[in-house]
Amino acid sequence: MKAILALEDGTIFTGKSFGVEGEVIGEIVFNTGMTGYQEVLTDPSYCGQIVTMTYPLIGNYGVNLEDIESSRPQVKGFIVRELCKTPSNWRSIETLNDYLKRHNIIGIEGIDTRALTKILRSKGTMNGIVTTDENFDFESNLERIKSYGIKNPVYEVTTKEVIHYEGKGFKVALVDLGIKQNIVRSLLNRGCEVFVFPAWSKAEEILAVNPDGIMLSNGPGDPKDCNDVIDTIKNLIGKKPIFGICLGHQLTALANNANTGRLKYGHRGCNHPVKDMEKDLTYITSQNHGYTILEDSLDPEKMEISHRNMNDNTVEGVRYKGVPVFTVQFHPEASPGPGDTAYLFDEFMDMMRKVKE
Ligand SMILES: NC(=O)CC[C@H](N)C(=O)O
Repeated sequence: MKAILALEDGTIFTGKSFGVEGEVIGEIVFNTGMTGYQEVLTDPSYCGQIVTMTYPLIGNYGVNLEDIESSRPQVKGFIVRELCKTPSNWRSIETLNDYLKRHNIIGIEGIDTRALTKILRSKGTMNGIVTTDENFDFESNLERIKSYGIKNPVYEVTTKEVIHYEGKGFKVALVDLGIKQNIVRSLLNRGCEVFVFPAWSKAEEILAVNPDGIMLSNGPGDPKDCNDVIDTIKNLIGKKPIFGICLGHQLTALANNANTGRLKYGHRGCNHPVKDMEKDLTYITSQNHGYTILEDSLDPEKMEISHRNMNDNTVEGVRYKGVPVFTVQFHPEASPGPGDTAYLFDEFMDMMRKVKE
């Protein structure tokens, strides 16, 4: 069946429907990973977004039970150049098409995703619609497409209750702002006991389990929408070691009176070079973010830049002075992408050890 992708600037692409039929409006973003579509689909940070993959063939290793980052696809829609209908992989249990159908997600294939990406890169991220409506009329839908926005999606994707994982090592309270499961796995692999808290948990509730350290996860949306979590972080700083990832990194900065802003077209992919300023080494990182901390808003008395993006020089990591707190904009838990920066989980373990001694 025919499907249409229309961008708010009036660009119209025609392709073929896969997944379910229907209509979806969202922010159109591109991911440059050559593999990892399952992790991308299930990363809650994509809540409210329609994702296009720049790699031309998607679905070739099917869908397996191991590579998911949450229980269901979180994207609003999925755009590909060519959908593979005959996957080949020993772990695959179904095709990407069947998986998206089962989860009620709209897909469109046959799109020149590189042309689409060039538009997003030159004009910036924008809203769009994917529809199988044969009588679709752009002009009469434009207002709806333009005005689409999602307010505080963190509360949609966070756990509704505390989840406990046994472990004999450090006790970590993990605030779920839209968590990728590999953050939990990365802690469990290091022997930690983990309590996953809903995003609305108050500092007292989190501190009540007497954690050795606190992690603030990744998550969707504009960090400035998360005032409650920012207040919670203010009440946690200085009390326990803190490690923040992506949205957790941005919110920690906002809790310290720094500012965040929107990137023109975001960083989403598996090959973003990031320099660890202290080690003087550049690592290849996995990224998925549309906002960033604004460098000139950082108070040098309170914080220093620990990591920088080598493509556009943006802030990718912050260390706080006088308190055991550090945060990064990229994904040390990878999934998808390289595990080169997993050492940050070990640094978090060292930080908890030092504070405990
Ligand atoms: N992966 C994330 O945590 C993303 C953080 C935030 N939603 C952004 O787009 O910048």
